[in-house]
Amino acid sequence: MMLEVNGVAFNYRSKNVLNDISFEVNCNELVTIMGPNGVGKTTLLKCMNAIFKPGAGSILIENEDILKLGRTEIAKRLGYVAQRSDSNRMTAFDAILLGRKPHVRFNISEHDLRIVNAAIRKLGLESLALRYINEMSGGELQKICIARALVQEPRLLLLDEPTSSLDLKNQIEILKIIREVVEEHQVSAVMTMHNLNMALRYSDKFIFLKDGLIFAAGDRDDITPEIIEAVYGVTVGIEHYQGYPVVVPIN
Ligand SMILES: Nc1ncnc2c1ncn2[C@@H]1O[C@H](COP(=O)(O)OP(=O)(O)OP(=O)(O)O)[C@@H](O)[C@H]1O
Repeated sequence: MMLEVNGVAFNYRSKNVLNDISFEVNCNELVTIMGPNGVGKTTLLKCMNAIFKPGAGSILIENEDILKLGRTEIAKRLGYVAQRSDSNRMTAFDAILLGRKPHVRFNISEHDLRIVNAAIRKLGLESLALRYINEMSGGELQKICIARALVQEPRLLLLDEPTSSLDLKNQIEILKIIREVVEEHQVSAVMTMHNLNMALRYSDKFIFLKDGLIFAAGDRDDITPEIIEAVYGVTVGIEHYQGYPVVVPIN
């Protein structure tokens, strides 16, 4: 088991956000957490990354309690792409190279540089590599952040709305890359996403949060209009296209 989330609860001071959240992620699985704005998706990812300490419950990564691991050990196992990231004045190349930090002992090696260059090629960032990240568009920066997480060579990727600033072509490209990494590198990924149809097309499993709880979870075949309606408060139908469910709003 790559990840086990057991009975996690979280409060911001007096504000209760998450309650009794439990789920598992297997190796080579891409899981998407969905639910309305403000339901607690980002908060849950931050608990999974040990940025926040849950008020109750535990999170195990490869059977080890994440809160017992040091920061470097966490960074070796877990790559996190935040929804918003501050961008200092550094080149894209340097920003991506920073992802190697947990692995670098004394000096940056040829091996580190090869991995960084491979990620730059994989994400098509060659023309941006020497530009400053504080002068980039939201979508360009999002790709840089994904490249930085990939060069960490984590076992588990956590991605908070990885396609939110991307145009359709880049959304498809990024989701294909995430799928490819998950399938070929013995990696698992958990992401949050608002675009239901993109999530249904590219993920293996889905978790729907509502009112601080898991309202529904399952694979593509488990998604029903009733779930979407209950979670988002809208009326929808589900059609199928080439084997994939497509959520269609109804007036
Ligand atoms: N630092 C904080 N202090 C207090 N409350 C917070 C803090 N961060 C988030 N919240 C609140 O906790 C709730 C969950 O926020 P979170 O960002 O996890 O939601 P989300 O599901 O990721 O939302 P979105 O889809 O809009 O990104 C929201 O009501 C939010 O206002």
